[in-house]
Amino acid sequence: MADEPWRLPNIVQELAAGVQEPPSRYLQDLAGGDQLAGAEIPEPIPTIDLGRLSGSDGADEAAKLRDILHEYTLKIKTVKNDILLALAKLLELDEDCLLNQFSDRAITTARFNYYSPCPRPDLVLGLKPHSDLCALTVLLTDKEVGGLQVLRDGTWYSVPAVRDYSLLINIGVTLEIMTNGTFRAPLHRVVTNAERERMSVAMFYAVDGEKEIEPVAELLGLKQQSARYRGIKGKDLLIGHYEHFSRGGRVVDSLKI
Ligand SMILES: O=C(O)CCC(=O)C(=O)O
Ligand SMILES: [Fe+2]
Repeated sequence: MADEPWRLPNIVQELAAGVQEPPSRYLQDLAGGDQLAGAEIPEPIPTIDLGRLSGSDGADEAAKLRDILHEYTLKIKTVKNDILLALAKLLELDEDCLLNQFSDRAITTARFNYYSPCPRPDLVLGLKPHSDLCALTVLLTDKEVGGLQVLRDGTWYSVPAVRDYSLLINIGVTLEIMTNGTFRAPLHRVVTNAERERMSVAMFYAVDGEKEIEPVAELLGLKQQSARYRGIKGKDLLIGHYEHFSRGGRVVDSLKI
């Protein structure tokens, strides 16, 4: 596994090994920042800024990571676009109706998830139940270790690990609202594994924070449906998401009419 190019560079693992508190020189200054979740989290969570590895041996690794991530982002964007086109077609809407909801200020976020082995998977979750906030998530799953589970009709179903890297597409809350509930954002969680570490890379495709997220007018007109969700700005949905997440709920339920 160690020769896989997308694994975390050793420098980061060394930084983390045996450290109770990350050294302050690697931490992002959150004061005055727009970390919306901050108020809802009992203790601030340190955010490590990989850019601050510059000047150390990690500079090369940080540059490599940036280049790989850039290339990956360009490729995955075409997957995201194709899926949005296909979903619009399924809804019998103009093909670019969903794609057009993303302006050039739309926000794409990459999240690298690392789940270390846990001696008590019966007590500890890797990620607690949530629905993704964005419109679409493209998840590069670990090819050997499963852990992702999806809730359906009260039962958690495990998503098996698939040999070779595979992409898993998840509908997010934003798309649930835009499609007036035709596509639902599933609740999912990650369970831990006693022996094996696990990694995943999630690309979250969200809209511009200033955009009003609401059921698309074309859909309401065509199907003569009434809106099942209140409209909400992207940035307010983000605040609501973390408020509900910390209490174990789903923001989308609070928007249902
Ligand atoms: O690691 C996974 O399989 C899922 C990650 C996830 O749900 C998330 O990052 O929102
Ligand atoms: Fe998720």
